[in-house]
Amino acid sequence: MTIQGEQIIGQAISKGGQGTVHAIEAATGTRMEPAFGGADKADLDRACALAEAAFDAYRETSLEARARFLETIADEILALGDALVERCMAESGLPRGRIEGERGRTMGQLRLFAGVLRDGGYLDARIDPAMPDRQPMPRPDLRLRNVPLGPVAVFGASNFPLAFSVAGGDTASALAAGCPVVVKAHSAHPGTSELVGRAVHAAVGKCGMPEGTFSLIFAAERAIGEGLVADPRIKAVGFTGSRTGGTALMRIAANRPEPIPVYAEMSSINPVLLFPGALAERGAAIGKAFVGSLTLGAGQFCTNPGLVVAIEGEGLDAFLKGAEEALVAAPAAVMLTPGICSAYAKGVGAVEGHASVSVVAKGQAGETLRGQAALFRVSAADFVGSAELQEEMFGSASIVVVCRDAGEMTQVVSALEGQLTAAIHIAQADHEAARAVLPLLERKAGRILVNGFGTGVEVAHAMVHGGPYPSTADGRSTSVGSKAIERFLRPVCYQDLPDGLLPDALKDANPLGLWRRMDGTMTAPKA
Ligand SMILES: NC(=O)C1=CN([C@@H]2O[C@H](COP(=O)(O)OP(=O)(O)OC[C@H]3O[C@@H](n4cnc5c(N)ncnc54)[C@H](OP(=O)(O)O)[C@@H]3O)[C@@H](O)[C@H]2O)C=CC1
Ligand SMILES: O=C(O)CCC(=O)C(=O)O
Repeated sequence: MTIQGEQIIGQAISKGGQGTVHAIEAATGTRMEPAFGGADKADLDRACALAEAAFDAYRETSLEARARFLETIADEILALGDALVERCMAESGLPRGRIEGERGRTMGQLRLFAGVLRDGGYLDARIDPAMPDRQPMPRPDLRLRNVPLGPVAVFGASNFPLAFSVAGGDTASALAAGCPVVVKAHSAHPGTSELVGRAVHAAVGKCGMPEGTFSLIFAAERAIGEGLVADPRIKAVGFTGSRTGGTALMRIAANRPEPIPVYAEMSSINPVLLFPGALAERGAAIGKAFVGSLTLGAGQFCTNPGLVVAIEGEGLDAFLKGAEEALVAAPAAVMLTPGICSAYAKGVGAVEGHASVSVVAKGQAGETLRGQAALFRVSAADFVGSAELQEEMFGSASIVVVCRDAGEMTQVVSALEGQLTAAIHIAQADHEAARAVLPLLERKAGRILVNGFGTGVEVAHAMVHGGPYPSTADGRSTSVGSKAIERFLRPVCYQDLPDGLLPDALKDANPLGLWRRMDGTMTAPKA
């Protein structure tokens, strides 16, 4: 399949006429062909109108039909073959192994949601049967199920050109919920976006889904993405990117006559707390493993360990030595875009120039468009007094905050903003101290992990990839794992509806064979 620079609006594939978007080869900074036509207001209007028109038919497709649709998207992505892998590598600068792994994860996410649909538990079917004789008042018959919100706008992430992009987690969970999707492609990987968009388009056709179930537009100007969020037919937004971008979209959504939820995943520095027992046992080894996580993917993960908090002493010295030895050998790595590379250099420069900060070690310097890894240290008192040291340096850079005692560690964690992850490194001797800090970590982070690092998010049922603001716009949700579907649902209660008017999920005969909460008790379907 060749890349034509074309957008997909329902069934129609055409070149947008409002400006152009070009991919930049990440490793060289060279402009890549072809030019992608930017959508104009009429294109945006048509994509939203089609999504709205498709909504009622799409959400009424059976669970099995939608599951097969998601699986067909996965198959179509795989069928793109090496052309997808090579274009994605060129646009992102990420190596083949990573891109192939990410493609597998993307297909796995789609298949996970197919399973969620076949299970049907996400509908949360509940039935409180009528109690006509209840005193002093009879109880009506009450039944609840979740319904989809409506058309969803998705802004893919630059750092996950497959798993968090056109057919990534936001799209998969929205489509599973029964929401048509309009994707605004990320300008960093338009060719990858078109290829994956064509795969989804093919699946829509093969599975007989309504036109408007999926559209993909390129935007040469911000007004198009802003207009997408403002469009009254859009009912929710999924976004992964910068805090500036995410909060701009949140403001637009909040100022609409009908405000809508924006599920934006933004900045996080993912504190790693090193406890004394663990440091005494294996400080150097933790330092080495930490650098492995810090430099993974040129540090371009929202789960990157951007902050280490520990008490001074020999154990911390061993950690720092282990980290230094690993870091100085770390090669400079190609970054996703020239803009991300220069933002990283600027962020590192600002931290390095901070009066109270000193350099622990730096990775190898590289050519232009490559990020150089860096590790800094600062005292707890200076860190707590400097809001700018908490800002995400999106790349392989981190700060070690040196504390005098456990009280200072707690002060540092208390001063942090909301985070996607918090990691603790402990030995048996640290369990009591760890227990004491867990309630604080629960207030700060969406995922707490022990003796590991947050990079490498498992796509699973119990995963939370979310967290209090500003790590995400809404800490009640996750963008990874099966619970991600809940972002695009809302409950509806049906009171005293005759059986014939009820949705299948709530009919007395239980034709979908669902587990349902009957009068408060989870009840298996009759065999
Ligand atoms: N924590 C995290 O998960 C991540 C953080 N980042 C941070 O973001 C920085 C920039 O990376 P990037 O991926 O480009 O993130 P951005 O937030 O700049 O862009 C993400 C997407 O949102 C769009 N967008 C951004 N702002 C607006 C706006 N005001 N109106 C309409 N659309 C908008 C972009 O459009 P367009 O394509 O036109 O630019 C793009 O499609 C990085 O240096 C890093 O600091 C990046 C990725 C992940
Ligand atoms: O590692 C992951 O799977 C998620 C990371 C992420 O969301 C990000 O880096 O933007």
